[in-house]
Amino acid sequence: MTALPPGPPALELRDLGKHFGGREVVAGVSLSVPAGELYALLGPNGAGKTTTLRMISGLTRPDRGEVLIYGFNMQRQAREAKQRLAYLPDDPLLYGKLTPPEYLEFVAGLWGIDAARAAPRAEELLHWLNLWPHRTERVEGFSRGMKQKLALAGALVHEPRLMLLDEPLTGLDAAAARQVKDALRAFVEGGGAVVLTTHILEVAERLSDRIGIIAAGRLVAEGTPAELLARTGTTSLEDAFLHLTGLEATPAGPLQEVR
Ligand SMILES: Nc1ncnc2c1ncn2[C@@H]1O[C@H](COP(=O)(O)OP(=O)(O)OP(=O)(O)O)[C@@H](O)[C@H]1O
Repeated sequence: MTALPPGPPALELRDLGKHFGGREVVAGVSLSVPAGELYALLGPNGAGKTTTLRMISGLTRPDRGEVLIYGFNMQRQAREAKQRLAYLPDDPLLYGKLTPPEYLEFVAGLWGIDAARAAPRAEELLHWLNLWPHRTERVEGFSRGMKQKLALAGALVHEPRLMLLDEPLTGLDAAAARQVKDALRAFVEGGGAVVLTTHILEVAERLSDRIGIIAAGRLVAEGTPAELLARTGTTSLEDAFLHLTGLEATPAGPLQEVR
């Protein structure tokens, strides 16, 4: 039997670049994420992670390079590309006066999904993220974790195949973080792909299949957590990260002098 040819990657970036005010904040990033993979983008503050996610999602126009979503070009085939992706910013916009089903049905309407399909989809997502018991409550009374889960449900309403998430676990307690992590793993195990940014190295190490390290707008290293350790000769991802981003602490810094 002949094996089927593999489909295009979920995400492909080719030499993506962006300037702000004459400063290059993303400086030629190329990478490829296949379907079924969870890829974490790690980098220090201001490295260009959010700008990269915004360019992938079509919210920020790149100065150069290309974004391909399952083979569809974000600039030339924006409709096909956007249909396959979901972007969850670090501070998603929710409507406080709505209940969770109302919010999800509103989002479904934006995607042109009719009410007969939207209602069962909303119910399925709310059960999956354990928000169904809160279905009659207004979103304005929700905790941060509940809001984050609802935003995740909203991002999944139109059944995307690539999810982009900016710091999805920041500020969540252990139980909510676990639910979001389980939901993301289930999404990739179902054949979708996830690209997320995080500052929590332990999350990147445990959750992701591969990690890309970005510093000053460049992808300086990429690989599985084990590959990054082997490459840097370090024993923890924190040491590998500090080594690869050039942020290794100097032994006698000013903090030591103050003590
Ligand atoms: N709209 C904008 N106008 C001008 N400069 C911007 C704009 N957006 C981002 N920048 C700058 O681009 C650089 C990269 O920002 P970006 O938000 O992509 O970094 P990041 O890696 O996501 O950082 P963090 O981890 O702190 O969220 C920063 O110096 C930021 O100030």
